[in-house]
Amino acid sequence: MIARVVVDVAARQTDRPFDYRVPEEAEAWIEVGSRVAVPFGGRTVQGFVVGFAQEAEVEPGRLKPIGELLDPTPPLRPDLIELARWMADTYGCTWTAAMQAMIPAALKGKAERMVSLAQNPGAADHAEAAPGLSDALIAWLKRYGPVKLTTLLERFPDEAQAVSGALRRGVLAESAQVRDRLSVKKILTVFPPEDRAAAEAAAAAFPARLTKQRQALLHMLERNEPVPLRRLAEESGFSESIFRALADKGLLSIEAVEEDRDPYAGRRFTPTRPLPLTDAQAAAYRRIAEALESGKPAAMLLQGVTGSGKTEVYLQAIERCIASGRQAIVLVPEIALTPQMVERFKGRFGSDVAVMHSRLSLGERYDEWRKVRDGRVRVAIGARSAVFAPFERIGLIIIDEEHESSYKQEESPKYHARDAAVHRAGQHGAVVVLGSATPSLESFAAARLAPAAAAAESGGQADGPAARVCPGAALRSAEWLPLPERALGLPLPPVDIVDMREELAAGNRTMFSRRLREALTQRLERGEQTVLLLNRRGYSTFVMCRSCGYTAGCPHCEIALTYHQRSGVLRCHYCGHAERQPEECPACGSPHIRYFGTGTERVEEELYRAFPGIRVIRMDVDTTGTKGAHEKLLSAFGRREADVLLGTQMVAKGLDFPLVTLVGVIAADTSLHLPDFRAAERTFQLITQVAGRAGRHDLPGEVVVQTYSPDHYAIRAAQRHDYDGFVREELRARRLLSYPPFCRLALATLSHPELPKLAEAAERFAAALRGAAASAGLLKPLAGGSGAALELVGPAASPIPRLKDRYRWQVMIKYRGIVDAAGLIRQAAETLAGDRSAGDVQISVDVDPQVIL
Ligand SMILES: Nc1ncnc2c1ncn2[C@@H]1O[C@H](COP(=O)(O)OP(=O)(O)OP(=O)(O)O)[C@@H](O)[C@H]1O
Ligand SMILES: [Zn+2]
Ligand SMILES: [Zn+2]
Repeated sequence: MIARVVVDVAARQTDRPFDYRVPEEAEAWIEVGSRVAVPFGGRTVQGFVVGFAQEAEVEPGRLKPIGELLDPTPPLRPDLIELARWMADTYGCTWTAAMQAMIPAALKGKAERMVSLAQNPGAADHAEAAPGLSDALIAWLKRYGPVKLTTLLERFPDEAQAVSGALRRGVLAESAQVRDRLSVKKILTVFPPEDRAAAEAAAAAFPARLTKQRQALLHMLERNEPVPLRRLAEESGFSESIFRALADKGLLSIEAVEEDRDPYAGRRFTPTRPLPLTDAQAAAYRRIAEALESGKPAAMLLQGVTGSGKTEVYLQAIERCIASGRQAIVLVPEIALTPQMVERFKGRFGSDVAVMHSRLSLGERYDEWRKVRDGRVRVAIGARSAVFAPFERIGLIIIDEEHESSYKQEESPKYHARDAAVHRAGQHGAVVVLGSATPSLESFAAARLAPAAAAAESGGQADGPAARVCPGAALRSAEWLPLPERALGLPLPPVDIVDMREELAAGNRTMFSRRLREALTQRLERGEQTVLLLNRRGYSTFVMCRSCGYTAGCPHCEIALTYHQRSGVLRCHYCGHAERQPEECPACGSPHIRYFGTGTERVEEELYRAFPGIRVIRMDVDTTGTKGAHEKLLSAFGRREADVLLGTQMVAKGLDFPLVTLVGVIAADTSLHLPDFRAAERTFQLITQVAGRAGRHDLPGEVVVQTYSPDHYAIRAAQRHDYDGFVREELRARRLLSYPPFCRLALATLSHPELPKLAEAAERFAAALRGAAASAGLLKPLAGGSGAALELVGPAASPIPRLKDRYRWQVMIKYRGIVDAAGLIRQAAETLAGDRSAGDVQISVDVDPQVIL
């Protein structure tokens, strides 16, 4: 049998299956999705079996055998192998990178170089054959070999040269082992006797000097279930050795058992029962249930205002799905994956839920993943990568807050979880439910414009503007399920817009408007709570000289350094460079060098100054860095230990606290003026989301939004809770400028340490790209007409023109219809690579970029 294996080597040239012989004894074990260690180019590397073949592509003599099967159960499944192939084709990453993204970090095996004494050193003994090696080293290897090369050199640092010489001459032998970063945790567990009657008889017959053993055995007979040895010793008061002695006599058995590290162990989740649905919820639920019933793939957009009870619809849909014998995946943005959120799912489905997110330890993540793979749970909830949960029969994939840009992974593989979910649903005949109060324009277009376009087309009007929508890599159209009202019948809170220019004109120089100050004072008097959002997107707290205008920038990146008040350090958020805050201006020597901007730390300080005695919980990257910090802060706020929850984006999502009656937005427009075509969309979404935190229960809420752009349509629409109005304006602008959802984007970024070389390479790259597009007959203006079309923008300097000492230029492709954008970019990159003078140019691809930097 011949297996086709994709090896984990990060190079495009090797990103294809290679043939290996499957040893006969392994035939029954190796499947598509198995992880194996194979010899490759003189090394041992890890790889995945992607298929089998009857005949090898190489001559039988050169066919090497698979070295080792790394797991008893394949970590990947055939559908995931195919999904990875689709990701590679769609997003321009390697197949192996896509597969690696699907398995837990704990399984990312690393090949370790191992050294031992050669069996046949070519001389009577090793010392003679390798004069440089010390006797101590040889003795050590005799005793412990094979050992890791690194360990050997740590122990005998002076013999590095001699070791490498001995390896070359074959006196020492080298091998490789793929080692996982983590193994299953095993725990010694005591099992009750198999023959109970015999054990009871034995206990009765114990001689008097063995009273302890007798009592310990009786204890275990009473327990009559497997118990971890350590716990048994603690609870019974008998030492572990007593139980071991009983095991030696064959009265009990002690075995090492795989243990799950359950991050939620010991926590109680209050069980909840399904609520009677409102009419709108029931209608949405019915459509999802029907689609589940049909067993055909479907996508649905559940557009429900904040507090409309989307979660209850998810819960009941999941219940329906698992009742039919299938499994469900719930994706939630990382920062919204709070204990509150987990509790809602655990409360309904208990231990049938696996939770997968990055705040868990490596081991915890691995154990949760194994629960899914082994079929011990039927629901998986997690951030972006939970879309790869290795379930066998998926019925439902829910994407909550589907508009969140964090569903797009920013590093390779640069996939969008929404499109990966739609593709996976296609494989399984599953239903994808996209939920949001403020759907992305792409999903809106799929639900509201694409069906109209299809209708127009079948009516012979293929040229209408709607015919040009192009929602995403896999999402083409979706059914629209609206929830227009809050579930508990409460009104959405009134939103007050405060023009900060008028505040200044009236002599108020603080960061709190009179309106917000007054509202906050009221909450303090009434003992109610407030959420304050500092919109920090696009905002930096930077250091500037008031005398000469010097700003502190990163020496490696063309970007301002961010000031961290507590530590007095300036830091680059792109490359990690850090330096101390200057005492005087490095350019002119003036002492008037200050930091600018409104960081959360400064808002916190001003709050203490303006409202003496106020209790504030601050939630931002600095206070939530450690494990569990996020959870602690939120539960403290839930216990009313603070009056104000102040934070960045993190406070906008999913929180549901009954005493929150005021929401304030400190600087609504910092995100409006970013050089990003989604700036208005992001601002509208953020304000709407955070406004939705107010007055969700018995007490009515209100919202105060401070801005310098009170007339901007995104702010105006957010004030009226008017998603449709916002979208109408926004679509007009997107259509005019040809941006998604009226086309798709692919971004190629080129970088090089020297600017002139880069500029030249970028020009040649763009020309190659244009040539490739023209010969495919695609180079056509997007405006007017329909069908496949493509335009190039650039080359031009990237918004961050230098990063980590490399200059950066970009070429943007705008296209619609059936276009293999990643393939065109690869083709152009190959043309450039064939040209020697291109040297050290690096090219990266981002298809459907969310952030253009
Ligand atoms: N059918 C129902 N009957 C009674 N209460 C309900 C019902 N559905 C939801 N609720 C309650 O309404 C509140 C809001 O629901 P939920 O948090 O699910 O809304 P949401 O749409 O997810 O909101 P957001 O987008 O703001 O996070 C919750 O307290 C929930 O328990
Ligand atoms: Zn200066
Ligand atoms: Zn930097």
